[in-house]
Amino acid sequence: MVEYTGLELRDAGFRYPRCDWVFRRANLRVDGGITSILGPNGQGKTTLLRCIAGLTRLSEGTVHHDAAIGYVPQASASNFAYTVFDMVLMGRAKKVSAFSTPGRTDIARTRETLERVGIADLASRSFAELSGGQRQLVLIARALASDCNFLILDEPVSALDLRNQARVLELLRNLAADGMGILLTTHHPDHVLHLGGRAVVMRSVDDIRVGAVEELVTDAMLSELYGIDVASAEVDDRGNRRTVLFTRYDTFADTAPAASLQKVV
Ligand SMILES: Nc1ncnc2c1ncn2[C@@H]1O[C@H](COP(=O)(O)OP(=O)(O)OP(=O)(O)O)[C@@H](O)[C@H]1O
Repeated sequence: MVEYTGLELRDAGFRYPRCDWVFRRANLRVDGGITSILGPNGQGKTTLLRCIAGLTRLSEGTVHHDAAIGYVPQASASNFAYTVFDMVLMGRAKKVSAFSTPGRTDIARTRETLERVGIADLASRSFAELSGGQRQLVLIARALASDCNFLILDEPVSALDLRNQARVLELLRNLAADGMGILLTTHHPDHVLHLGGRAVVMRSVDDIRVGAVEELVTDAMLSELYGIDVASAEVDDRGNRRTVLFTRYDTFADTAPAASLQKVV
């Protein structure tokens, strides 16, 4: 995999025309490994991600990177009549010159990527006829087929069932272990704890914090960020220590972090 030195945002800000700032004075550096972005609905995670990926232009400040980015949007309904195989093959577009057809390497890489993501059995299905979760997996495969060295994913597990969530989290961990940079947004703090690495926490327009997951993603921070009690507990998971999160769904803002939640495991 080709080396890259990282992604860097300096004094970055973005606002949609005639709207308030989504974020301002954002300074962050992502060197490699896994970085997860947390923040409430509408805080600007997708906008920040798109600015970093170069799909949306910052209103102020700069973004620098020397990585080959593969961007995975949130899966949405689609009328594309392409097969899954062709959708993933499209990830090779940058590798195929304008007047030639995909070669053997492109076909082989597409097959290999479908296998790696675990969707080889969907290859001949129409993308438009897939479920949201299946489409999400195809979009991940399409980005991987581009031979990127940095994956940027917008809520990659939001449409997936528990097993497929685990499959994607494992895939991301394996890719990171192979040297791929991973930056994702998520509404699952427990996944962030599982993935480890670094976290970006979008608290307000000009309060974006960056740090190691174990230092930044605490019960108090999560309770404050989402305005609902969140408490973690260490459990013994077949001989390994694992952190699990509890949310008290009937408790909203203005409460202290849930010190009163009892560990029952
Ligand atoms: N095209 C647009 N024009 C104007 N405002 C927009 C546009 N797209 C998004 N916004 C606003 O920008 C803010 C950030 O949106 P964004 O989608 O980045 O948030 P998010 O954190 O990804 O949200 P979610 O978790 O709900 O997906 C929101 O207030 C949203 O209403």
